[in-house]
Amino acid sequence: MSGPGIRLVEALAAPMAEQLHCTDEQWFCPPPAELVQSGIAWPGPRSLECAMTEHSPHAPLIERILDDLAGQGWSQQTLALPAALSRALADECRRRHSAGALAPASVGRGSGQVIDEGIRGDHIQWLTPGESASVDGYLAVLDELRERLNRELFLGLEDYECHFALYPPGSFYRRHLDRFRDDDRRTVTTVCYLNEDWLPEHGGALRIELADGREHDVLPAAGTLVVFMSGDFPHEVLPASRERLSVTGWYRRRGNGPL
Ligand SMILES: O=C(O)CCC(=O)C(=O)O
Ligand SMILES: [Fe+2]
Repeated sequence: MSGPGIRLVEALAAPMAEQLHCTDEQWFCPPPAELVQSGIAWPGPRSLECAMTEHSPHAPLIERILDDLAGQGWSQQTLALPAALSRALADECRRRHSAGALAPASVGRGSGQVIDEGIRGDHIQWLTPGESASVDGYLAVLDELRERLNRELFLGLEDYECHFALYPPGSFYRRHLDRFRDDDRRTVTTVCYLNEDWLPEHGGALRIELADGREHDVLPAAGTLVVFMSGDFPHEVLPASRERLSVTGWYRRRGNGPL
């Protein structure tokens, strides 16, 4: 792996891993405070060990994302969310959809926004803090990642906007870039998938065009998190035979866009 930020990331990551004594691959520490009262189960056999350090329980996952972004501009992490949190988010998304809270997504910006199912067919609802324990748990983790991206890759990310997305069977999102032509604030894209038992034959992959022209397909399986530099990777969502749920979001920095 190579890249401008990589030496810095490695230098910081090694001593941190030693201090944490956390060698498990995935999530194993205390849940974000928002989830504690909600009763959503959280794996935690090493919780005391990790809670006693000043470092985050999510450090190993975040280290891998930082390394990947510094080296290649994108990262795919499977099982990034505990099953219980991913399930709680999926239930929440379906509940909101049944209540009519999700609306057909539009393309374009401001007064140029139109709904065009020939371009994208998903239904979305923007998320705000304080709506539910599962959403707050997710936002807490993503905010921690924002701070680390700023501290170690100097990205200057100011905020995070995200929405639930539900793609009905057969719907898709044609090839696009996530950065608007007249607004370059969107800097890093995140997509977290919420679909249990997803198989390749269900379709619905996120197809990312890599810098060398190769294509990389990501299956939208529950707990998978994809992170990439918004302006650098054209991508598309292929049609699926099943309903496809996700939380899609963008870290934004101050830019030339309208306020
Ligand atoms: O759901 C996905 O895999 C990607 C969605 C996407 O590209 C977008 O909402 O901009
Ligand atoms: Fe996109």
